[in-house]
Amino acid sequence: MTIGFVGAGTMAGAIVRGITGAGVVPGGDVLLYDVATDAARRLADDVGATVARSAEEVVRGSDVVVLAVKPQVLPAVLTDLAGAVTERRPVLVSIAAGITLAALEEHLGGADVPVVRVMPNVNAMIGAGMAAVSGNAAASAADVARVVEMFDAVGGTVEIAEKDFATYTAIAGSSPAFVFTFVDALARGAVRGGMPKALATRIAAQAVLGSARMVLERAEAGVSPADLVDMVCSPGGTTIAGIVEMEEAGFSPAVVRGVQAVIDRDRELGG
Ligand SMILES: NC(=O)C1=CN([C@@H]2O[C@H](COP(=O)(O)OP(=O)(O)OC[C@H]3O[C@@H](n4cnc5c(N)ncnc54)[C@H](O)[C@@H]3O)[C@@H](O)[C@H]2O)C=CC1
Ligand SMILES: O=C(O)[C@@H]1CCC=N1
Repeated sequence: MTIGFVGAGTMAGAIVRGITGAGVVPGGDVLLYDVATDAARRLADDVGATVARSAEEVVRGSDVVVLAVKPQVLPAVLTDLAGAVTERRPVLVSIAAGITLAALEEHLGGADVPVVRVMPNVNAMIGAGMAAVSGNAAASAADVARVVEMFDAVGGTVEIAEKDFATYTAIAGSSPAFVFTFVDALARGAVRGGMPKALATRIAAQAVLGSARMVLERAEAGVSPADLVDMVCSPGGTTIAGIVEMEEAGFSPAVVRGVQAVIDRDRELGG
């Protein structure tokens, strides 16, 4: 199986390194194209992949083609590739925020080809990603399974209904940036308390990592995140003082509003 990438930026790099590292395909079976030829060359050199001269060459030489360009340029890229896609019929994978399966099919001129929409996240870079997948009517169960295998190699996958993609993007595609912001804010609080930033960041990140594991592991016993908050808040203690202050500053509503802003922007990008 040859896997091609159109766009060799941040996400393509994370996925290519993950799938070649996990042995889903050897580097020699990866074909890359990017308008920024240096970006494609650097990534190809890292994993032993081949640089194609055009996006069309990627399509013509690949069984699976991952479209890893920004949503704003994807329509034009797809329109240019429609002819080659119709002839070669690879499994097309789009990781672009907002662009629906119906829009992808439309940009391909209504070609009846397998298309799988995926929303990965940046944590794929260290093999700890979380990706949602949803296939169009032309994508067989085997096509979707192939794509799931690729993204499982860089973390986990979940198959969801396409109508939930915008929401998924908020809580798993974009949310790493929210969590990084939270960790940085914790560390800044510690700096204010007199601790060096680098040490504070490491401590805060470890606490967030452990807390995420607590949520996942305790959920199996029916324990909710709110129950866990109560476990930490001693009556009259330190934590409840911090929680009250954060909630008065609008912490939970701010997060809910942030999630809604991602959902709205995702729908805008989809036109
Ligand atoms: N960065 C992230 O955390 C996530 C990004 N995504 C999606 O992944 C896609 C790619 O995002 P990033 O990798 O972050 O962007 P990026 O900017 O790092 O990479 C995009 C690459 O596409 C190349 N490119 C632009 N026009 C091109 C064309 N016509 N043909 C070939 N290559 C072209 C650029 O030179 C660049 O290297 C986006 O659609 C985004 O919505 C999805 C989930 C997470
Ligand atoms: O910010 C974005 O649009 C992309 C999609 C999810 C994460 N990054």
